[in-house]
Amino acid sequence: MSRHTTQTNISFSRYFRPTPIIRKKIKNPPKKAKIAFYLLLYYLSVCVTSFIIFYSLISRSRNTNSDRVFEEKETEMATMESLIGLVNRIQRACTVLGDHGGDTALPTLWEALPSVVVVGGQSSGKSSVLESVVGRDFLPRGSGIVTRRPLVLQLHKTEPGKQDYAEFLHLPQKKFTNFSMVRKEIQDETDRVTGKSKQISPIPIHLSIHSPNVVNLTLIDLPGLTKVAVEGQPESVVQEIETMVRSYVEKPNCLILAITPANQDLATSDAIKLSREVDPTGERTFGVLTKLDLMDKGTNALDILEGRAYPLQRPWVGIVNRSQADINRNVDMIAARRREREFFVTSPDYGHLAGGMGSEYLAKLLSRHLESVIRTRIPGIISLINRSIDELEAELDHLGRPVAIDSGAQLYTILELCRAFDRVFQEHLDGGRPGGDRIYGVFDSHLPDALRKLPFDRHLSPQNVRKVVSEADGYQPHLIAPEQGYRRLIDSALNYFRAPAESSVDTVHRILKELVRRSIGETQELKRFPTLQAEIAAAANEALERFREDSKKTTLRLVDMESSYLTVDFFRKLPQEVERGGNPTVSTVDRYTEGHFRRIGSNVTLYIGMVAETLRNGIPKAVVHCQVKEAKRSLLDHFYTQLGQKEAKQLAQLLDEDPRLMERRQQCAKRLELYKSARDEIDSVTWIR
Ligand SMILES: Nc1nc2c(ncn2[C@@H]2O[C@H](COP(=O)(O)OP(=O)(O)OP(=O)(O)O)[C@@H](O)[C@H]2O)c(=O)[nH]1
Repeated sequence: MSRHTTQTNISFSRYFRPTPIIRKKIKNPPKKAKIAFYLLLYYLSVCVTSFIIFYSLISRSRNTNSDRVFEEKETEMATMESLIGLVNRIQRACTVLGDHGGDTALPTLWEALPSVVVVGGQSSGKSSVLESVVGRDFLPRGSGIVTRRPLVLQLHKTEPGKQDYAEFLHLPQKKFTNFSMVRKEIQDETDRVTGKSKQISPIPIHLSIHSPNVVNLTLIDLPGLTKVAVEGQPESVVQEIETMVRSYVEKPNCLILAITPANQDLATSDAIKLSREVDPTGERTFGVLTKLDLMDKGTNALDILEGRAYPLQRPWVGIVNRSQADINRNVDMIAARRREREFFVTSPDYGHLAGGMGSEYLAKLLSRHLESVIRTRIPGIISLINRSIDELEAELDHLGRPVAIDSGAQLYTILELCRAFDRVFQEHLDGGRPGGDRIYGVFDSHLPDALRKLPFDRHLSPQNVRKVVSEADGYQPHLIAPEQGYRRLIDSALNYFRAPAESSVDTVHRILKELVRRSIGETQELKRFPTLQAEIAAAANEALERFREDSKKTTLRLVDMESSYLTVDFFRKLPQEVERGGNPTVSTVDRYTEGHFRRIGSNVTLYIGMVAETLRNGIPKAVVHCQVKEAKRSLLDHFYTQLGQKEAKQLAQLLDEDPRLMERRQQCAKRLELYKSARDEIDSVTWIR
């Protein structure tokens, strides 16, 4: 250290030789210079510190920015995964809970979910495209219609180095790492639903493939469009396939992957024909041209791929899959992808398009586009979910809760239902619901009309009075007043009141029966229990019958009471014929004339009129007391006593529901579960908010 200092001093002194004055000043510097020196030192140290602080601030902010960019990228990735993953999860829930679309009786979520559907004629290369997108050999192959159920293929990208595996929704515990077993399972699961009869079914098979070599994407493989049925299939299958494919591609949320082989005339492509119909602007259609390697020498597909022959809004993608010979030679998919890349890069025709060709590019393109479609559709899906939840909950409320299993709860439910019915019935009688007023109509018009129409004119005509009085007199005509004649006339006249009395009772009975019928129909809670409805109706009608009997007895008793004891005062007040005539001889002669009998007839008429007035007031009282009030008070009392004696099995029978209703409740509950789980799924993806 000291050696180094010495050296420096030597070299320094070699170039810088201070004069003696300076040397002296250095040894003894003046005070001003000392201050200036310290100021300079201070200034320098401030500069250095500021620079260090400034630099550290800048570098920190740079780090923050790059962190943010990194985080944004991560969020974007996560968002993309969550978006497609979200739709994947909702799709799976749809299948588990039976929503395959196409059911008009229930709201459907399946139809609202964005998806990519692979459409093409038979042997156009659909399966090959799917396999190259996945990078795995896993789809059933064979002649005729191999794909007979929709295959919902959900691709999940995993960390590099992780092993590929597949999972079926119908076999949740099983991980398939051997992809030839996946192929077998697709075949077996297809047969499980369709039988071996080569029928088709719209119920999808869900397959998830997890691999580092895929992009997040959901593809739906459908049966190939065909013009002829294969052996063992009904002719209708051709139409059925078209209907099924159409039901998918018609959805405005569906991206169509229209596959056409390049060695076929584009004008005859089933995929293009169908997609042009359902998507005339070409907004949702991705044209894919397979078998480019099989085109005749000297021809190429540039017109199509460059969008001149059949322009679509999305660029056409050319694909080269494995040939049948490659498949037979077991050429693996990774090698096939590499060969496909080489095909385009080295092709004199397509080299300039190589960046936008091939199955890997197609997968990325679809994934990106699907993600953006999902992003725009999510708000609509959320409002559909909320609306459907409200609708389904309202319907379930209307249908009622499922019936309890234990007999105590069942008895309680039955009593509740009876009370609900009783409430409606009472409302009919007390007002609030129409019907009760018709009972008043019986008292106000039916009964008075019937009383007025009674044939007293005929019965109390002078001829009849003479006949009755003479018969009553017998061989000894009455001397002063025909007491027996009066009694007989009154008795027989009172008999006429029985019919209107009975008719009032019967009419009110009919009205009450009708009200029972209507109340049962109007009791919402009872709607689902036809057996209980019938039992309540029978019990109520039986009670009404009892009340009718009682009411009839009471009203007829009122009539009988009138016969039992006549109002003597009435007759006392009548002017005495004897007194009126003054002359007994004249009056005796008069007693057997027409006028005499007319007078008797009119006296009886007056008496009967008085009785009619009494009954007009009395009959309604009896009817209301015996029928209406009883119906209000104790219509189901007898039924309640019977209920208490019923066995558990009989109670359960009373709560037998209409099977259609039970099924509907089950369907609604399942669909509600689906919508709620979809809502939870969406809620769990926090970026949506
Ligand atoms: N050379 C060549 N052959 C292809 C290409 N694409 C498909 N093939 C062959 O065409 C045949 C039919 O292909 P698939 O992928 O089974 O067609 P598909 O549309 O799924 O057929 P179906 O399921 O029967 O409707 C197979 O033998 C494939 O190897 C291609 O780009 N080039």
